[in-house]
Amino acid sequence: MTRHDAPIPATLLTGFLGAGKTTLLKRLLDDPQGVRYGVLINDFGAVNIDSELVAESAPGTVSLQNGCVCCTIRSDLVESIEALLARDPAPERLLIEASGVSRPLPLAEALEAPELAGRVRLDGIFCLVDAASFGDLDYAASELALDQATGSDIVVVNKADLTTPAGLDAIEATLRAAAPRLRFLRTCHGGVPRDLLFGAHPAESGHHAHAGGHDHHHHDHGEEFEAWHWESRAPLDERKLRAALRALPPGILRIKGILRVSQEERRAVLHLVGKRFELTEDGRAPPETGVLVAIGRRGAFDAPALAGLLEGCALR
Ligand SMILES: Nc1nc2c(ncn2[C@@H]2O[C@H](COP(=O)(O)OP(=O)(O)OP(=O)(O)O)[C@@H](O)[C@H]2O)c(=O)[nH]1
Repeated sequence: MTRHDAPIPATLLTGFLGAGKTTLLKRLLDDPQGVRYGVLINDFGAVNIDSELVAESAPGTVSLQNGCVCCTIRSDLVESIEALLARDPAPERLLIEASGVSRPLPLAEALEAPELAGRVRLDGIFCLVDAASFGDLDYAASELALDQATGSDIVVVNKADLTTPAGLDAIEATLRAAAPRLRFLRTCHGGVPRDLLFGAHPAESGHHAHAGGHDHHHHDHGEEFEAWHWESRAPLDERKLRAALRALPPGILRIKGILRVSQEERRAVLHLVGKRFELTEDGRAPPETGVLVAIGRRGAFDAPALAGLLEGCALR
């Protein structure tokens, strides 16, 4: 592996039994749009029904059964991921569906196992919540569902068709009381926009630099979300940037960027999913113009505030 081989992004889908994880996964796999996915599914129980369903869409899906990845079969998880990575051609993106009873954080930790270092990057943890039954869970189940949601980066409140807007508000309020920084989106049948799951790629955003300054654009991104583009020729102060990213307003769900940081002008790649972000230097030459694309909920996306935050990080 060369230094420039970027780790493969892995998206973790969690959420309580029946919340819609497999539905979301199948949606992606039935229309892969040219992406080579590596899929790993953990069913709790002797027969891996989910993976059978998904295998119709993605032959070669790896399944882990008879246990829950978060506690008993962590080394199996690591081994299964290694097997996926060893494929030729290698997958471009990993999708991991946790069992409905998995807790997300031990799973996320398993992805940080030394065997996988530099090869896999946890891109985001999405937790699906069943809007129709969330209120009916008993104490133990709701404790687990709450843990799954608060341990995720973005909560997908699914089955929105089965409840009222007030019901959806109530679920979000309950979860927000447990974790104030949570980001939410509402879906039916796991219809999470791909840009939100995987991020809009700055290089594909189609805008060009304006000499010497900052430049932002708004453009349509469906009814519910909007994407926003920002460019900067000035290098950014990494410490300030990290602080700014920790203070983002909750309407911002996704950011991807290729930026210039520090006086020495290094290239840093930014991935942000809800409250998780990663700013990594990859040793490549810094871009002439740093670019960043953010996606947020329409109405809750304060572009001037975000521009202000970012511009406050400029070194000159
Ligand atoms: N009405 C409605 N039904 C949905 C929606 N999303 C999923 N379902 C149905 O809910 C059931 C469970 O969905 P799955 O995708 O299998 O849920 P899961 O999270 O993978 O479930 P486990 O594997 O048991 O953890 C299926 O019958 C889906 O068709 C939705 O938005 N609205």
